[in-house]
This record gives sequence, structure tokens and C-alpha cells, in this order.
Amino acid sequence: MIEETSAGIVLFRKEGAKKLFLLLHYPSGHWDFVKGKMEKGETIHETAIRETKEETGITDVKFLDNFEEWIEYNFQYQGELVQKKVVFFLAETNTKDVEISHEHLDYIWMDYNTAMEKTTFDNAKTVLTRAQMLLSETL
Ligand SMILES: Nc1ncnc2c1ncn2[C@@H]1O[C@H](COP(=O)(O)OP(=O)(O)OP(=O)(O)OP(=O)(O)OC[C@H]2O[C@@H](n3cnc4c(N)ncnc43)[C@H](O)[C@@H]2O)[C@@H](O)[C@H]1O
Repeated sequence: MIEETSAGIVLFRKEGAKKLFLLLHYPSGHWDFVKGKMEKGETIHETAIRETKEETGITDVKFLDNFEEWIEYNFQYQGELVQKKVVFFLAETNTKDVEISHEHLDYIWMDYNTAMEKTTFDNAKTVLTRAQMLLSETL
């Protein structure tokens, strides 16, 4: 059994009165937020920032306080069970143009309701809803 931890960001940008969230199309078929595995010596924030840069080219990320959501899931990788934990932060960017890496198929900026439909997994939908609630309270 493999245990791994990833960190990612529910990344949003403002467009007029709207807030748009970034989703990536993963090669295994699902749509999810930017994230990736922790490397040795990194903090979870450092992982989230590095993965965001690597997977989207975005470097201007402003974290919001009081948002740290953990999810867990299992899957098979090369015949082994992987127990995975992922932490998501919430951050704003002013960058619209995304340069996806070879690790993803596509990206899209969507408002909350459309992103809720597009996001594949229920645990990610829960994270998105918590993000939206915090944004409604603070912005
Ligand atoms: N254990 C391992 N050891 C070494 N290399 C590895 C490895 N696992 C993957 N890799 C490789 O590492 C690279 C990716 O590295 P990273 O880019 O660093 O990793 P990641 O985004 O955290 O995850 P990844 O894309 O692997 O998988 P995900 O959890 O989204 O999706 C994985 C599975 O979980 C499912 N899943 C994803 N999100 C889920 C969720 N929220 N709930 C339930 N299931 C979910 C997906 O459908 C999919 O089947 C890829 O090249 C990959 O081939």
C-alpha cells in the first residue's frame, strides 16, 4: 500500500461581478482543481504554489485565510492500492491565460454553478461549496 499526500488550490479570479474558478481536465478523465504530490522538504503551501506554477504557469496567487480543506480517497496505481490525502487552499489570481502542462488535457474558468456541474467528484464539490461560502462572507 502506498500513502501519498498532495496539495492544491481552489483558484479563482474576478471578472466583473463574477468569480470564476479554475478546473483542469486530468488524463484519467476527471475535472478537478490544480494539485500535485508533495516533494520531500516542502510544506503544503509550497507544494500548492509549485504545482500551480508547473500545471498552469500562474504565479500570482493570493491565499485567503481560514481555508484548508482535506479530502481522502483510494485508487489502484500499477497494481498497488494508493491511500491519498489532498489538502486544498483557496487563492485569488489576476491571471486569465493558463499554460497547461503535459499532465493535463484542458482547462476552463467557470462560475460556481457551472463548476459544480463540471467537477467530477463529490468531495471536490464539497470543497468548492465551502470556498464559495467563504467568498460570499468575505468578498
Ligand atoms: N502512486 C504513484 N506513484 C508514482 N507516480 C504516480 C502515482 N500516482 C500517480 N502517479 C503519476 O504521477 C503523475 C501525477 O503527479 P501529480 O500531478 O503530482 O499528482 P496529482 O495531481 O496529485 O495526482 P494524479 O494526477 O496522479 O492522480 P489523481 O489523484 O488526480 O487521480 C488518481 C485516481 O484517483 C481518482 N480520483 C482523483 N480525484 C479523486 C477524488 N477527489 N475522489 C475520488 N477519486 C479521485 C482518479 O479518477 C484516478 O483514478 C502522473 O504522471 C501519474 O501517472
